[in-house]
Amino acid sequence: SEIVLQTKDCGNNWVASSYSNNHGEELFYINGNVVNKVDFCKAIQLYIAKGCDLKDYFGSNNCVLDLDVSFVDFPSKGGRKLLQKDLNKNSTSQGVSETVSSNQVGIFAGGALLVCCAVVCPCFYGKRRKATAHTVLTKDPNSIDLATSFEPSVSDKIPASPLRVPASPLRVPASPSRFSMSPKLSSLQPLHLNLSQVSKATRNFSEALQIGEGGFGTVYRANLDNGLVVAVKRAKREHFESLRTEFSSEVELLAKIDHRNLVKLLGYIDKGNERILITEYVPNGTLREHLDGLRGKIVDFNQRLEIAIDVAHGLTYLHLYAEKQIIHRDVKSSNILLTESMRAKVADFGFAKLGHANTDQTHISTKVKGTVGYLDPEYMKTNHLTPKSDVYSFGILLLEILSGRRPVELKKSAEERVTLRWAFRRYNEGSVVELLDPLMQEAVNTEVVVKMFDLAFNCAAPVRSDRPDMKTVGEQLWAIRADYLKSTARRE
Ligand SMILES: Nc1ncnc2c1ncn2[C@@H]1O[C@H](COP(=O)(O)OP(=O)(O)OP(=O)(O)O)[C@@H](O)[C@H]1O
Repeated sequence: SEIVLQTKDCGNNWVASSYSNNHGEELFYINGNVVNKVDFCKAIQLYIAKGCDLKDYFGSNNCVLDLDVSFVDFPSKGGRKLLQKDLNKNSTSQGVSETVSSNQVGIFAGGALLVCCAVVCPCFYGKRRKATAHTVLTKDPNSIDLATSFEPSVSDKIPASPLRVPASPLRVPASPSRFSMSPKLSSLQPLHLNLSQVSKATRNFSEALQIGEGGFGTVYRANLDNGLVVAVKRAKREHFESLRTEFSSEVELLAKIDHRNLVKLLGYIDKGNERILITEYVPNGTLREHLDGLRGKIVDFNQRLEIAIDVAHGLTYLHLYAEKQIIHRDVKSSNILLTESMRAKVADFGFAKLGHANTDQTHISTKVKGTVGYLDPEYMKTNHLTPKSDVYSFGILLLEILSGRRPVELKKSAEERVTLRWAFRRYNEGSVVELLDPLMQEAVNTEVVVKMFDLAFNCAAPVRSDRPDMKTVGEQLWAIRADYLKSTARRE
C-alpha cells in the first residue's frame, strides 16, 4: 500500500507527479499544497510549455493538457506570504517560460513535486493509516536508492563535530520524573539472540503480539526469558530482497546510536530468509495515536512542549553528535514513540541517510524519500538532502503537535486542507490561539503560543537557509518552555 514518489527533472529545478489513494481518490499537490486537478493540470501544462516532456510521464488520462495556465496562492519564501500569480496572460509556451522567474518556477515546482508523488501511487496505508495524507513515499521495493552522489554547495555548512552528547541547555529545571533515566532503560544492553529465541519470544510471530505494521515489515512485542520486553521488527518476506539495502542501513545506523530520545537497537538477525531488528520496546504508543485521543488522556500543553523538546534533542544528536552525521528523513508523528512518562523517542531509521565526514560537502544528492506532507520542498526540488530537511519535517510536526491536525487533512475543504497553509493564514489573521488543538481545553499564554507557531513556521520555511538548525530549535523550545512555566506560575 505504499506509494512511489515519481520525480522528473526538467530544466534546472523541478520535478512533478501526483498520486491517488487507496480509495481511488486522486490527490494533487503544488508546493506541498493540495490543489484541484484543474490547477494541477495547468501546472503540468506550464512545465510542458517550458519544454519538458511529461506527456508519457503523467499519462494522457491524467490531465487534459490544453488548459490555460492560471493559478494563485502558493506560499512563498519564509512561508510568511502568499504569492499571487496569475499566469493566464503568459500561457503560451515561450511566454510562460520567460515571464515566470526561476524563484516562482521553483516554488511551483517544489509543490508539483510533492505533488508529485503521482500517478502510480496507492497512497494510504491500510490498517494504521486513516484518511489523511500520512503516506510513505518510496518504500516501494522496486524503488531502491539511486547511487548516492556528493555535490558540494555553498549553503548550509554542516558541522561534523565528533563530540558526544551535548549538555542539555538546562535553563529550566527539569522535572525528575521525565529527566532521570529509568533503570529499565539504562540497563538495556546489546542482545545476542538467535532466530529460535526470537521465534519463542514472539510465540512464533503470533498475531496476538503484533503491535504494528510499517513499510519495512511487522512489529511484535516480545517477552524474553530474562523478563525483558523488546520490540521485534520483521521484514516482510515479499519485500525481502529489495529491502536488503534498507535493512542494512537501519542496522548500521541504529547500532551506533545511544540517546534517550532515540529508539535503541538491541540486536538483529540477518539469516536465511529472515531480516529481524530487535529494538527497545517503547510502551505508550505513537504521538499520532495520542493526538487522536486513542490513548486515553489528551496530551496537555506542557507535555506537547516537552515532546517537541525531546524530538529536537534526538534529532540534534543525529545531526551533530552521532559518530557520523545522520539525517533521519522520515520525521513524523507516527515515528515518535512515547514512554509511560510521556518521554518521546524518535523511531524508524529505515530511511535514514548517513551524512559525510568531509565538511566541505554540504548535501547529499539522493532520491527523494519521506512522507507526504512532511517532505522538504527544497529537497524535493533539488534532491539535495541536508539536516535542514529534517528541520522542515520537524516544523510540520510542531504544527501537528500544537493543532492536533495531520499535515494534510483530506476531509477539510481545499483552503483548509494543508495544515501549514491553514495555520499560516490564521496566524497572519491574528487568530493564533484558535489554532491550538481543541481537545486540549486549556488556556495557554498567547505569547507562548505565538512563539511556538513562529518557530514552527521558521522550521517549515520553504527555503532551507531560512530554517534554523536543530540545535537552535531545541534551545528555542527550552526558552519557550521557561516562558510557559513562568506564565503558569504567575497564574497560580
Ligand atoms: N520500538 C517500538 N516499541 C513499541 N512499538 C513500536 C516500536 N516500533 C514500532 N512500533 C509500533 O509499530 C508500528 C509500526 O512501526 P514501523 O516503524 O514499522 O512503521 P511506521 O513507522 O508506522 O511506518 P513506516 O515504517 O512505513 O514509516 C508503529 O506505529 C508503532 O505503533
